[in-house]
Formats: sequence, structure tokens, C-alpha cells
Amino acid sequence: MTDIRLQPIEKGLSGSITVPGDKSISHRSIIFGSLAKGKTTVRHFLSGEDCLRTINAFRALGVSIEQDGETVILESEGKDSFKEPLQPINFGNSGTTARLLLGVFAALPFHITAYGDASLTNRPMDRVTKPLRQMGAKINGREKGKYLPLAVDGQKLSELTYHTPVKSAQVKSALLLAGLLADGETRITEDVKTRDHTERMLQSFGAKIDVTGTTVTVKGGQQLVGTDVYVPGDISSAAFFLVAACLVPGSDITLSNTGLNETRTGILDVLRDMGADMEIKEHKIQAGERIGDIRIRYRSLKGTEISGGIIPRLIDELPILALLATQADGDTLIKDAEELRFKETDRIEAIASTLRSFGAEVETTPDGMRIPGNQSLQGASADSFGDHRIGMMIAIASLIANGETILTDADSINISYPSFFADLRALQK
Ligand SMILES: O=C(O)C1=C[C@@H](OP(=O)(O)O)[C@@H](O)[C@H](O)C1
Ligand SMILES: C=C(OP(=O)(O)O)C(=O)O
Repeated sequence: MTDIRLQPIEKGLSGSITVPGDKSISHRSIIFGSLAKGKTTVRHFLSGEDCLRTINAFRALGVSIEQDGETVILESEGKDSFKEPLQPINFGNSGTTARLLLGVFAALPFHITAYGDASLTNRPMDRVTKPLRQMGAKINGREKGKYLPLAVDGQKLSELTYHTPVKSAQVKSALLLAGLLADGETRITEDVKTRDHTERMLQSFGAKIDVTGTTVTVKGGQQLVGTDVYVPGDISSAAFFLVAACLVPGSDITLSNTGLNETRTGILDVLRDMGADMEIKEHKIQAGERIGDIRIRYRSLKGTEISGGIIPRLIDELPILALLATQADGDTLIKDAEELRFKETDRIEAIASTLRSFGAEVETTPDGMRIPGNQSLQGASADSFGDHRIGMMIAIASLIANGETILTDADSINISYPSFFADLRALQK
């Protein structure tokens, strides 16, 4: 476990970078490329630990996957060419790998055991195992299949019509994947629209789906066809530098080729609402995903309320937005974000204890927190708790805290952003 010593910076961030590929889209490119027949070439793939778990799982099923840095080439004959893995599959720290692959494994004619690290072993899987069982899936594990490790006895699944009670793109995606491999027509409805990369990528791999409001319908038995995927920069990674630019006076940075899918751009709406000085140049659509450059310059911001339908559009950005809130003018209130309690850590508690270790005041609630603004931060010794987003939040806090900060367990950042410190240094030149 690496500890890193960090100092406040004296001048604003400047320059332009492209952050690594989107984590959600990178996972899906491997899943769909493996299920497809033919060759799939993925460019600007995120080589973070989570996405490598997804690659390893499909290699264990016999798919040929070659990775050369940010380029991944898959050659597959589709699911009928998969073979039964002889060893348990390790999902590591990755909730997305676990939930989405349970949807796939449930429909394959194999016995597969899967496990994860200590954090993932405590995250709920029944949000997918319950509806998958309604389709006929046979999945067994602790507490009636609530937690990993899980043993899946793949079956021919039947169609499902389901209104999901959790605001989760992982649940929706797991069920759409199972539906694609099942008989009949599967129809998933959610209360609030969550990220829709699965829907977009299914179509770019040649599947026909119907999206009406917040209901997605997929017919089973459609064969996907390999294609080329360019993965946009991950807005959830860009978020750390968007906020850094709003924290450090004099900053003027551009994050080029960033994903602008509107199910992910809640942070841009919040920054605008807080008064940020931001310009967006949208320039292309790749495989159904919008991409553009975001230029942001320092300006002092005001507090806001973040609640309701915007929450799924910025769920992973709440740690870094909470840090920003400590520096805004006025209070910030975060509500309806109970899903934060089911991430790599209980992020409501992890955010609050991290900000408190920097000397800030935070009041937590069951579904969010209230953060007063205009607080001064003191350098701290702060642990990432093994949570990559908390680790990066600590690193950005150190830029404006008085004195030295020691980030312990910095390695967790490799989960989603292995080049984080290199990119931060590039913006400090
Ligand atoms: O579908 C995905 O790729 C993801 C969905 C979100 O999780 P939930 O579906 O649990 O909200 C998000 O927090 C996670 O980082 C990635
Ligand atoms: C919650 C996250 O990921 P996952 O659920 O895939 O572990 C995240 O990246 O913040």
C-alpha cells in the first residue's frame, strides 16, 4: 500500500489533457465484443484494474482478447464458442463487472463460481440475483445469494418484465444482457433514467432494442456483430480536474475528447448552477456516444442543492462535488443519494470522515449530507479506504489545504485512473 505526500499548489492549473477512456463504456466494449461474432477493435480503452477484471473473465471463457495499451482487439465466435471456466472468476473491486457478468453467466450452459475483494464481497448482489431468478436463473450464495462468492448454474432463461426498485444502470444492464440471451422479450423499466451506455452499445453492435421513456425492451436471441469502438474520455475522471480548476485561483484547463452522454453530465449542470466559467465544444458522436472538449476557468462558486433525478447522472461525482461544496459561498445540500452507501465504501460516511479529517464540518443524513461553504482546509493524513474516488478526492483537496497532506492507500486510484498523478502533474506545468 503506497502512501503519497502532497503539497498545496501555488499557481493555477493550466493546459489541455484527454483523460483515460470511460470505465462504463470500456467494460461494455469487452462484454459486447465477446458476445459478438467477428472482430471488435476498441480504442482509448481504460486500462484500469476494474476493466482488466472484465477482460480476464472473458479470457477465462475462452475469448481471444489482445491488449496493447489503449487498444484492445477481440476475436470471438459469440457465446456458443465460450467454454466452461475451470477456475473461479475474480471480479476484484469491480461492481460493474460483477453485476453485468452475473447477467451473462446466468444464461450460459456452465457452472461458474465468482468472487471479489473484501469491498465487493460486502456489496449487494441480490439487486440482480433476485430478478435473474425470476427469469429462471440458478444462483446460490451467502444469505440467499445476496453476496459474493456466488455459484451460477447457467440455464436457458425466459423473458422478464420488471420495474427495477433501485436506481442502477448495473441492474438495468445485467437484465438487458440476460434478456438478450433469453427467450422472448425482456422489458425493464426504471423510475429515473440511469446511464444508457448499454442501450447505445447494443445498437452499435447491431441489436434492435426499443427505448420508450424509461422502459427498454430487448428481444432475446439476437446475434451481435463485432464492430469498432472509440471510448470517450471518462467524465467521472475529468470531474476531479473540473473541480480542481474551480478550487485553485488562476486555473484555465481543457479536458478534450470527454464523453458528454447526457445521462452522465449531471456534474456540468451542477457546476453551471454554482456559477462556473465553462465552455463546451461538442464535436463528434462515436458509436452513439457524444464527445467534446470542456474548457473551465477558475471562478468562485456558490452553494447549491443536488437532489432528485440528477443524482444518477452524477452519482460517482458526489465525492469530488462534496469537496467543492466546502469552498463555495453558502451551504450545499445533497439528497436522494442513498445509493452512495452501496459503493466501494459507504461513500456518505467516507466523504464525511475524509472532509472532517481536513478540518471541515459536514452533517450526514441517511440519503446525503449538508456541507457548509467557505471552510478552510488543513493538510491531513487521510486514507482512501481502498476507494479510488475517495483517494482522488483527497489528492485534489491537498491542492488547497494548508500544509502537507499524506494520502494513504493511494494504490486504489489504479481502479479507474492509473495515470491520475501524471495527468495532475501535466496540468501543473
Ligand atoms: O453501469 C455502470 O457502468 C455503472 C453504474 C453506476 O453504478 P450503479 O448501477 O450501482 O448505480 C456507477 O456508480 C458505476 O461506477 C458504473
Ligand atoms: C461505483 C463505482 O464502480 P463499481 O460499482 O463498478 O465498482 C465507481 O467507479 O465509482
